[in-house]
Amino acid sequence: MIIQPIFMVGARGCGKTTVGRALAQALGFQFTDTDLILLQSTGLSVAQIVEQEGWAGFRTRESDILHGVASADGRQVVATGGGIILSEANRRFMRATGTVFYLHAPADVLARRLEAVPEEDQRPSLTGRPIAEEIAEILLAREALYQDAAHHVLDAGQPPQDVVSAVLQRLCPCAAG
Ligand SMILES: Nc1ncnc2c1ncn2[C@@H]1O[C@H](COP(=O)(O)OP(=O)(O)OP(=O)(O)O)[C@@H](O)[C@H]1O
Ligand SMILES: O=C(O)C1=C[C@@H](O)[C@@H](O)[C@H](O)C1
Ligand SMILES: [Mg+2]
Repeated sequence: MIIQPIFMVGARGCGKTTVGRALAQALGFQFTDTDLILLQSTGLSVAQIVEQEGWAGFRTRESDILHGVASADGRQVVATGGGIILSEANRRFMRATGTVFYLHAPADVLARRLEAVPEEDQRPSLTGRPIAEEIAEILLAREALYQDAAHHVLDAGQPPQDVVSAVLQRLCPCAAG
């Protein structure tokens, strides 16, 4: 049986990292996070990379990481950065080489999570606007791209363990409890 990587996509705060880590544990897969790999490999936060190289530099780096990690081993869950889907090549690559889950949640839910834990080093402002306004604007601009990348769309407003269960159900409906 061919085992493919699982990609988690969605906006900041939807739970790609939180749910992805729990999902990897449930499946006995390796957990990979493109934002964390970038941080660990460069010693630089997203904010520092953007300051030095602009968003274009950051986007190039995260795309390189995506292609590198995903070709390494199928038994892994890959949490991506929220903007990975901006590249059509990235969307096509994830769809072709793995199973892609879009963790969808409304802007007000995401804003509440991000306002509680802003982590500005890893989530520098994308627009210069306040968090709630920014996330609403970003979702509107990217919704079609998340949908385009995804094989499955899940409700990410539920508790993390319920999102994990929903992923498992989509992967193997026959094993549903
Ligand atoms: N399903 C959930 N229910 C409640 N809180 C959640 C859920 N998923 C994530 N959170 C919380 O929301 C915050 C952001 O989660 P997380 O870092 O996993 O999001 P992300 O999608 O990886 O964001 P980013 O794109 O910035 O990496 C964290 O504080 C996390 O605990
Ligand atoms: O939504 C985005 O564009 C981003 C989300 C984060 O995961 C990081 O990849 C970075 O802060 C950019
Ligand atoms: Mg994350």
